[in-house]
This record gives sequence, structure tokens and C-alpha cells, in this order.
Amino acid sequence: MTRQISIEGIAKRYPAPGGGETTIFENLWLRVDRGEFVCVIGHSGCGKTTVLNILAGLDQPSEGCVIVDEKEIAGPSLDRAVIFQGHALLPWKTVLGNVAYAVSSRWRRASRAEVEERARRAIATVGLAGSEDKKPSELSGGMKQRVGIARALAIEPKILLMDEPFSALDALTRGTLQEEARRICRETGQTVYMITHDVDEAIYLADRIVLMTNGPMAKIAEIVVNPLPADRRQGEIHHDPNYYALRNHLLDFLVSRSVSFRDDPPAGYDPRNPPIVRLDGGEASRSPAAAIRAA
Ligand SMILES: Nc1ncnc2c1ncn2[C@@H]1O[C@H](COP(=O)(O)OP(=O)(O)OP(=O)(O)O)[C@@H](O)[C@H]1O
Repeated sequence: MTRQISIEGIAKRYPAPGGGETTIFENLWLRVDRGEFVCVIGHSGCGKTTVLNILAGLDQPSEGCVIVDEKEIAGPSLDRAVIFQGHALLPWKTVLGNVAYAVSSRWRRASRAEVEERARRAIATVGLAGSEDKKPSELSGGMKQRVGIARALAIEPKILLMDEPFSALDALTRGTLQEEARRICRETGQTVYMITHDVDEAIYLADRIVLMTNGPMAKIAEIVVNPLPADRRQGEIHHDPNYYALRNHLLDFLVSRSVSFRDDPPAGYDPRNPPIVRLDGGEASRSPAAAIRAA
């Protein structure tokens, strides 16, 4: 596997109201390989969106840097597409127009036919063939989010950054879109960095799950390797013998360890190499510490 993203010791600090500074997070290190699907979980305010914005080039760290494909990033790039919770479609353009607009900003010299062809292909990939001429106002929330995904995929980004992309959708639509997102990302070998609050979403989608402690002074506490088979099916993951161990481990972190870890990290904790947690045979649900092994 080739390394694609390297987050190197980043911090974010803001001026505090009474003087001094508030450190949202610091000394964050994370490496993501090409084709990997990483989900980030942590409580509200720990800085997940800030990290994603830094990866997108929309925000800058107070310290440290982010290397993508061996180059330090210095601003937004079409190589890194962002999908937000809201779909931010251009309301006056059709589905095809919205996707084609993104395609033509990526390939400025492409002919109209070529742009349309790429846009139509992306629209079909997300299951919206036949809706090309509809305006956003004629679409459901799920369809709009599909257009957002099509628009991001159509520019063939090296990295897809997703900030809770499915959280505003009803459960059924969310499930379908999660399935499609996973299928598309696996088929295209897409590198994905995604924020979610939904533990089951992370279990279904992620190859590795990054656990952030509460802020301020948030840290990456652990990186949990998903033990479920790569060919998992959404409706069946709870039958996997490792599912409950994994789910309990993530919930236990969110309920209690996200605070205790920040305030009192375990001996030997090295932020440059956060512990890699591998769960097997249900061991970790009984004793999370026993399952922590160095990378
Ligand atoms: N411009 C700013 N000035 C001061 N503090 C800020 C500013 N922008 C963000 N913050 C603070 O930084 C912290 C991290 O915000 P961020 O949106 O990254 O958190 P998050 O983990 O993504 O939260 P959520 O899950 O609620 O989206 C928050 O406590 C927020 O109040």
C-alpha cells in the first residue's frame, strides 16, 4: 500500500475570550494509505471538521502540516473533493448541469460532449440515470445527496473528504447510500476520509476507525482496525462474531474513555504512533486494554 495522506503533528489554537489561547487539538499524527476508507469518530467540538477542513485546504493548522502524495498541501485542490452534510447544489442548474459544472472546472479544455459524457457516467453510478434534467427543487434529500456524491466522484479526486454526508437522511435512504458509497469506493480504489457520529456507519464503511478524545486538547486516542471481512454486507454485519466486540469498544470509548484518555493517557502513549487496536474473538469487549497492541 502506498501512503497518500500524512498528517504531521497538526494543532489548532484560537485566541481565548479572556486572553491566551484555546487549543482545540494538538500533536495529531495520522497516515492514510491510498484506497483506504477511514472514518473518524469523536464527540462534538473535538475538532473533526477542523481537521477535515485542513485536509481540504480550507483551513490552516496553527502548527504542523499535511502531506498529500509527498507534497505539503497549500490550499484547496480538485484532487481533494469534499462532500458536506448539506448538498450545496446550484439551484438554477439541472442535475446534469450541476455535475457538468464540476467536470468542466476539472477539465477546462474538454469538449462539451466529453464533459456531458463524464457527468452522465457519474450520475448513473449513483443511481440517478433518468433524473439528469431535474432541478434540485424537484429532488428528495437523498437524491440531492446522490448528486453531491456524483459531483465529487465525477472530478475523479485522489481523496474524498466527507463530513457526515448521510446524517440528514432517513434511515432507509441512508442505508442505501452507504451501500452505494462503499461499492463505488471499493470499485474505484477511492481514498476516503469521513467523519461520522454513527458507530454502525463506521463499522460498515471503514477499514480503520480513528477515535478522537474530547476537546479541548483533543488527541487521537486509538486507531481501530475493522476486523469484519471486506465483502461484508450491511444487513448482515451484526451476525459477524466480531461485530459486538467492535461496537462495544467504540461505544465504550465514546461514553467514558474519550474523556479519561484525554485527561490521563495510558503510560507509553505516543501521539506520533497512536495505539492500533485489533479486535478478534470478542476479547476486546471484555478488556479493551488487552486488545491494544502496538502497530
Ligand atoms: N473561528 C473559531 N474561533 C474559535 N473557536 C472555534 C472557531 N471555529 C471553531 N472553533 C471551535 O473549535 C472546536 C472544534 O470545532 P469543529 O467544528 O472542528 O468540531 P467537530 O468535532 O467537528 O464538532 P461537530 O461534531 O459538532 O461538528 C469547537 O469547540 C469550536 O467551538
